[in-house]
Amino acid sequence: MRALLVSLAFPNQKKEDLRESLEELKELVKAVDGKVLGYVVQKRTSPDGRFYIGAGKVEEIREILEGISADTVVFNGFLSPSQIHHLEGALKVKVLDKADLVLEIFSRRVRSKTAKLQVELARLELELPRLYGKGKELSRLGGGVGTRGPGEQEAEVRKRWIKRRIQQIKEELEEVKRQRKEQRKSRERLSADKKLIKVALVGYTNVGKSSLMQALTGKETFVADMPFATLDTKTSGMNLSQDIRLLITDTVGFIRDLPHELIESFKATLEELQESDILLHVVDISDRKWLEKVKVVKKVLSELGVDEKPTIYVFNKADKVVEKEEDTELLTEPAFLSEKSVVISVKKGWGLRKLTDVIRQTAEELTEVGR
Ligand SMILES: Nc1nc2c(ncn2[C@@H]2O[C@H](COP(=O)(O)OP(=O)(O)OP(=O)(O)O)[C@@H](O)[C@H]2O)c(=O)[nH]1
Ligand SMILES: [Mg+2]
Repeated sequence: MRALLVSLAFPNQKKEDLRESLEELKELVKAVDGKVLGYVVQKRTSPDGRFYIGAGKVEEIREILEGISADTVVFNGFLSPSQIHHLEGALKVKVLDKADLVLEIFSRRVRSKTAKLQVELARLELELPRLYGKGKELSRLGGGVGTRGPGEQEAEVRKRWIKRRIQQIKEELEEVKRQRKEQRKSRERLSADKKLIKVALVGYTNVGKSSLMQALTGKETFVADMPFATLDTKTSGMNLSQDIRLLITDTVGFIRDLPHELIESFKATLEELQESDILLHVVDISDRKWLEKVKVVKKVLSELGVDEKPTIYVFNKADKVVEKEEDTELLTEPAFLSEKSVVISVKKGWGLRKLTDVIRQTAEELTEVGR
């Protein structure tokens, strides 16, 4: 894929934010082995209904595309089915938006059957509305007035198939949900002598959630410097004290404007969040934009209805901002976070003891309240 990136710049948007979001988009393109050939930015107060960008800009992009022989245009946002339809018609190359990219990454990475089903579901739900209106042009060329041409028929068959498949997947996912519930129950029965506390790791993508999970439980997990390394939730146990056992769950990392279809389809994966007692919100403290990312994560958590859970903020990657463990004390936690927080470095092993102390304290508070 040789891609040209296209973004709108809104009047109230800071230059810095635009640059960051384009960088993020570039990372997503790279994650599907694409090459970014350049950027086009248009200042607008709101997206155009027909083309997302202005009609004049479409023409300009068409010329650029010819010059650089790009085969794909990636839009820094979420387009409506009809905008994609009009853009592909005008530009004569593949048009992708952020939802397409994220789903493509997801479908390349997922391993478990459940996650595969969820990704397939999200893709089909994205494709279905895009099929409306498709094939009409083809039909107009072939058939006469009132008859259905071959293109339209094809789209109709595909639509029907998708609807059936969506139904099928939903049923399979329901079954998975039921099985998971059973598994959770039997896990709880197994350790009846201990109080079980469920801890979920949440946070922006690439902040070090899986690394922390590995450090805490000693179990190998997939860690990588790329967006969405983790797509399947994993749970492992860890004894916190004589009578408290932790069940730690690693989750999918978030990005800004996660498409809603995706949140929907990943709800089964994120169900563990709903069931958890404590959230560890992992933050990359070396990232200049960490605060903004914290806000993005909080927004998704509130959409999932879990933002009221006891939360411990874990500021990771301290080794990238200070040289010695003692210096982490200089990193005073932001006052706005009334909740608990700990500065750590999984890489250097800093602060892990303190973190388990804070988790223990929080767990004890919970079990006392529950008593
Ligand atoms: N310097 C430094 N790097 C770290 C630290 N913790 C994790 N990393 C690196 O950060 C990258 C991302 O780590 P992961 O554990 O995969 O992050 P994640 O949050 O699980 O990411 P996703 O699953 O993609 O959401 C990897 O390259 C890690 O080696 C740390 O304390 N210091
Ligand atoms: Mg991970």
